[in-house]
Amino acid sequence: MSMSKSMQVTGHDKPIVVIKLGGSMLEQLSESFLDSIKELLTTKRVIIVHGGGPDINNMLTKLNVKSEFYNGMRKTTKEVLEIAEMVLSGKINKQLTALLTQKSVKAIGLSGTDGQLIVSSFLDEENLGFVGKVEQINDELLRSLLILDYVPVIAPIGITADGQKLNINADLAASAIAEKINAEQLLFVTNVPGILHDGKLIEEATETMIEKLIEQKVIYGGMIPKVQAALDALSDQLEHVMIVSGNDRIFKEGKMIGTKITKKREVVVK
Ligand SMILES: Nc1ncnc2c1ncn2[C@@H]1O[C@H](COP(=O)(O)OP(=O)(O)O)[C@@H](O)[C@H]1O
Ligand SMILES: CC(=O)N[C@@H](CCC(=O)OP(=O)(O)O)C(=O)O
Repeated sequence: MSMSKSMQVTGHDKPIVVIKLGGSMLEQLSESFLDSIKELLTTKRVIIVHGGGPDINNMLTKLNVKSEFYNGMRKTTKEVLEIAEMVLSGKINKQLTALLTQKSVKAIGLSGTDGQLIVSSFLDEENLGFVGKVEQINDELLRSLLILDYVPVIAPIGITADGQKLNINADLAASAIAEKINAEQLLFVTNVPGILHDGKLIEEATETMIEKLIEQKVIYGGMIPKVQAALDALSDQLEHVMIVSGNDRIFKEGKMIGTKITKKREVVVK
């Protein structure tokens, strides 16, 4: 018996994968990495969220503007915000979109300010200034683009309900998008193979382990918002989040190499 039309699996039913590309790996973005995104698109729909921390640092240095980090987040004055937006939305977003277009991927560059894609509010105005946390994601806009087979490429600049732009850590933006769009997979692609402890890769980490590693300062700096964003994103739909390296293909022999962050295991009392 043939399937009814409504039951047919079309491209629009393919699972959604959210891939966060860290600024740390964008500098060394390899052909093979771009190829693996192409490969992924044969079975999945893809949304890319990118960072750009190192590029923002370079531009701030060039322009002689100082900025500091607090718990892995950039303290953002009005001047820093303007430069961060220029680098993220102006430079990196368009470069990435162009690279994907060269690979014949239908990429569309957006920032969280376009179509109120990332509605945000101040995270901690006193300590961080113009830094946002995500309040709402315009998932309808994303779904409309996915229906047209576009790969949205998103810069992490948010906008408040009354139109103030805010700088958002890209890991947090990716996690909120993955959650809202009911993604099947969330990948954080960075410049290290995953969470390392004494130089060794931790293949699987739970919330309890991560809390301990932060306390022991094994996890520090930019890895802190990444693991926190990963834990925040875990849900019934998204059972694990991967941190992987962008130096190579995402998959090796069909397997993803990196740290798998999973939900706290239930203790079964017999
Ligand atoms: N335990 C850890 N294992 C691996 N990397 C860590 C760890 N703790 C801190 N880091 C740092 O986190 C960095 C990745 O975070 P970040 O620089 O913010 O990357 P991205 O730009 O990809 O988000 C690594 O390059 C490393 O310096
Ligand atoms: C608030 C905050 O810290 N925003 C980040 C946004 C870019 C980012 O997250 O880039 P990575 O993914 O390369 O770290 C920043 O200004 O660096």
